[in-house]
Amino acid sequence: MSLMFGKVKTCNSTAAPDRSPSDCNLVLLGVMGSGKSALTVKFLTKRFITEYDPHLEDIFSSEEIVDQQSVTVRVMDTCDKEGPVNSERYLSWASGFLVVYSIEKRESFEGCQLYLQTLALHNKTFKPHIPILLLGNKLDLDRYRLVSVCCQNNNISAVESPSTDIIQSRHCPRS
Ligand SMILES: Nc1nc2c(ncn2[C@@H]2O[C@H](COP(=O)(O)OP(=O)(O)OP(=O)(O)O)[C@@H](O)[C@H]2O)c(=O)[nH]1
Repeated sequence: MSLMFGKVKTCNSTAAPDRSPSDCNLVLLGVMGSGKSALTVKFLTKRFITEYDPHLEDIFSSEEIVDQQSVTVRVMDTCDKEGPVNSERYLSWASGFLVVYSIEKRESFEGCQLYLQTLALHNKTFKPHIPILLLGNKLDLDRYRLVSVCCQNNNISAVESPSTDIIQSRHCPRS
């Protein structure tokens, strides 16, 4: 994703330093068009902006204050054309995963299943505590909704949000 606005620090995963306790590496996954880049831009700029190239994969870094501590948050905005291929590039790097779908596209939700299976297998095999959040995006398009609220499975936390607005998340309890 190349940005045409704002000041954003980028880095790549191979050059990223080892994680310290104050680092958080987030990976956004999901089918094309689910809104990963828009969410990344909203996180970085606190605004919904459409002027970016959504077809480039990159890592963006931002200093955030969490629980009164400074945290370096790195966000990898992936761009997989064919589901979770070459997942090695982010599996060992991540400290958390956001699997994104669009609530008005059923195939976008169905496309999450392969990612969730890949992550579940990885967590089971290597790192059982890496959090996974299933995120239903484009909540502003609720009137066109094709995926039910809390249409979720396993022990995945789920939340819904529009990229277009300040977060108005609808939290779903763990199933
Ligand atoms: N209405 C609405 N549109 C959104 C929202 N989030 C993203 N979009 C639009 O959905 C389209 C796809 O968004 P992207 O952020 O490019 O999706 P992506 O998942 O990064 O797509 P790829 O980079 O191709 O994998 C764009 O036209 C965005 O402007 C949202 O919350 N509401």
